[in-house]
Amino acid sequence: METSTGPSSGGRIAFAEPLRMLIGGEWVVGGQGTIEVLDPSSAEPFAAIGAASAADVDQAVAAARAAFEQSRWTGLAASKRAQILWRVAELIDQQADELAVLETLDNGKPITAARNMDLPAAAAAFRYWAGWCSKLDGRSPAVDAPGEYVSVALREPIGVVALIVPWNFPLVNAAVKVAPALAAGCTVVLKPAELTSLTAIRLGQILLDAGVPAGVVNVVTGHGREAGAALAAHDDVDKISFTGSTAVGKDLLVAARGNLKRLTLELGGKSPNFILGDADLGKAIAAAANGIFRNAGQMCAAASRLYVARERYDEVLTGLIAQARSFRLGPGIDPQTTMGPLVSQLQQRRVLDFIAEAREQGATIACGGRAHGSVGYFVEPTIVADARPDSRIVREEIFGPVLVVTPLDDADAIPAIANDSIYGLSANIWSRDVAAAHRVARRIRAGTITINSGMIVSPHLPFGGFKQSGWGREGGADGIEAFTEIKTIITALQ
Ligand SMILES: NC(=O)C1=CN([C@@H]2O[C@H](COP(=O)(O)OP(=O)(O)OC[C@H]3O[C@@H](n4cnc5c(N)ncnc54)[C@H](OP(=O)(O)O)[C@@H]3O)[C@@H](O)[C@H]2O)C=CC1
Ligand SMILES: CCCCCC/C=C/C(=O)O
Repeated sequence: METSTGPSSGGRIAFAEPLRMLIGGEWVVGGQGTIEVLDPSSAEPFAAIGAASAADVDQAVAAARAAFEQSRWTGLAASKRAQILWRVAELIDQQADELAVLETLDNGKPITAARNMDLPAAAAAFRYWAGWCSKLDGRSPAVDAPGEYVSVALREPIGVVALIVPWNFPLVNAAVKVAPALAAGCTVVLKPAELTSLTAIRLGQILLDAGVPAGVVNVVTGHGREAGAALAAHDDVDKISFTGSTAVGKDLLVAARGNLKRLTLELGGKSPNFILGDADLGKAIAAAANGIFRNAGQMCAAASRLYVARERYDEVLTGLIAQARSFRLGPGIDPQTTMGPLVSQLQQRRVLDFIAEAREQGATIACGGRAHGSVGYFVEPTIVADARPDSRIVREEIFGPVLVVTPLDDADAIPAIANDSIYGLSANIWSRDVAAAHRVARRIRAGTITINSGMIVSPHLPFGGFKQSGWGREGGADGIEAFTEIKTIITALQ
């Protein structure tokens, strides 16, 4: 496999040639040339990937279709498939050091985060869904004619699925889609983000090594607007599972129309975090900082709007500024780094533009607010106060280390404030009155709400959005059922 020329030593990497994509069990070059891969901490190229053409996408879908129709995967016993998925997790664990280096160089995130959070999370996804291979039961619903019929509602794999993933948690986002798709018996074409394809390519090799038959998982790399769009519109794809921007999510509705393919969409957010007057401030402040500054804020469920009971506002703001200033910015590959660069110059520009606009509109930049250093795509951890409620910085997803803090005068207004958004992905509430917080949570239109905890994302739990944060859920039973169809068979007993 092409990545065998991977990390050499000291976190440095030298790839001898562009990395290939996986189609039908073969490593092939893309028909659209290659794309340079930059280290976002230095803007230096360190690898190249193939760019798939529409013809490559056709081949990948054909390979997945052939594998599906020939039952190359579902023909294996459920216990065997479970064993293979468990083996994938073991191989991820065994290769975790090298995978973490790839993820860090590709995405920019701190190596400690890649090694201690992303890698274990990716392995955990395969372990969790390994157990589901043998547990996708159907039902035997009663027909309204006693004794005359027996009916079974079988749960079958949906078929060929396109998994399109973003650059913020490249391997984790691939794992939380590939693992349930395989556990459900589907075959797969995985399209990673062009900025961060390296761990998805390596995952392709791990899947083969673990025993996933050729053609069951295909990995096509390349440009979203070409390879991604061709895959999304392909008439032989039965379902798209997508994580990314709400704008592209809306494009996929159109792409899916031709053959009415099923869609799961994990999209953007502008998640509110409420710290009430009786909250444990130590915990709440630490979690608020983590909720927006982890992964440099490039998280769909980033807690980017913070509302603090007015009587605790100054104390919380002071604590948050201290937390923001404690981050050590630098190349992710340095183990001392606690915040890496943003993924690209475009993302850095987008984030700095939000801050500049807020400043022009009279908001106070309580800390940060600038690019960091002259090399790479760093943005300082930033806290914005006094922002206008109708300003873009309060209403739109930023996807960077930028927190907007607002005093809260009336706890009864929490549901209205939380729901005053096109998004509905997540929310957090901090209060010692857990019963009241629970009642408030019931009135917030969001997919995940935590009380006295930062955000928890786990393969065990349903995760997804209300409103323009998406369609459907990943995780738990809901996540795997999204890769299945129900088939009812009725047999007359006379
Ligand atoms: N909810 C989330 O987790 C994420 C949200 N975002 C939001 O999106 C903003 C922009 O980021 P961006 O990288 O542009 O996110 P996109 O939504 O463009 O990218 C997500 C994935 O979709 C692919 N893609 C892009 N266009 C198409 C298309 N027409 N058809 C099929 N696939 C496509 C991308 O490929 P390629 O990368 O090759 O273009 C990538 O694999 C961020 O600032 C953030 O607000 C971004 C990432 C994750
Ligand atoms: C099984 C749970 C789905 C996890 C999705 C995690 C993605 C987070 C993000 O993109 O920010």
